Amino acid sequence: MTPAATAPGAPRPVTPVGILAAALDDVLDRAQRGALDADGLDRLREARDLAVGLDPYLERCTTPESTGLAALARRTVEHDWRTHSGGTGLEQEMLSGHVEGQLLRTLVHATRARSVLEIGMFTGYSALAMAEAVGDDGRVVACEVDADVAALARECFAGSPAGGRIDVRVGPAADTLRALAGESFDLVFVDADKAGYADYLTALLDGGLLGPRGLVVVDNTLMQGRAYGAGAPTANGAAIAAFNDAVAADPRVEQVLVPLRDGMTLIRRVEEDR
Ligand SMILES: C[S@@+](CC[C@H](N)C(=O)[O-])C[C@H]1O[C@@H](n2cnc3c(N)ncnc32)[C@H](O)[C@@H]1O
Repeated sequence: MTPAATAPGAPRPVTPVGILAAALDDVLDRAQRGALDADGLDRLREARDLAVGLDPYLERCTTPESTGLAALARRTVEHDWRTHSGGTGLEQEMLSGHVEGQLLRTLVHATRARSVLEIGMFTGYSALAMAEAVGDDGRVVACEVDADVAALARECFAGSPAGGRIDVRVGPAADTLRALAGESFDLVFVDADKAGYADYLTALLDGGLLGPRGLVVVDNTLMQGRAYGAGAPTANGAAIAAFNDAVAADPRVEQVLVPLRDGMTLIRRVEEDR
């Protein structure tokens, strides 16, 4: 065991990530002392199993996705992203997917959101997931800068009963948000360029786009661990770290960072409590 884990009063790790961290800490300590024995290898296997098993277990315990969402996900995987739009850096890994999509659906239901705004649509998985939850009288306005990926999403929406509830706006999201002035949304999902997150939140909170008791859901707020200094620094990691700090210091809001997938922060105005 590591010195930290055996110290008197040290909390015992009781979550998968906590146990994983303690096991890796222990194995690293043994390796650095040149004492990586069979017991150390067992702990390494335990760490591997904890990490490898987590996502499949989340998938298995989450309500299955609709046939429309499954078809959209398949289409996204089959698309040749290397040649897409002459190579814009879009890739299949951008798709949020089953578990995150189900969380968004649940949030739409729980907040009874009828008007939803998405900033960063890609092939439309999260837009369609939320559209399926808004009900017949609901709508999703989805912003996307890449015209080709927007066309692909529209094709997918056409094959789904809820696709008609999605209003795709092609262009830089900042322009679309300006054009939407005067409208308000019950739930906003932010999932576009990370350097733009701070301005998007300002437009939502100060520009009136977030309706009364509205909820903002921001994706990738762990940014592959770069947000809290794990791994080599990256521009996106720095942008997300600055965004997270600004949200934490903003007295107008209350927020929670949920460590699902690459991190999702849920933000709401506290002024409305008064
Ligand atoms: C991570 S993907 C979105 C994934 C999508 N929400 C999903 O669940 O599948 C980010 C998308 O934001 C788009 N994007 C990047 N910068 C943008 C901008 N300034 N305005 C609008 N869309 C932007 C990208 O083209 C990309 O399709």
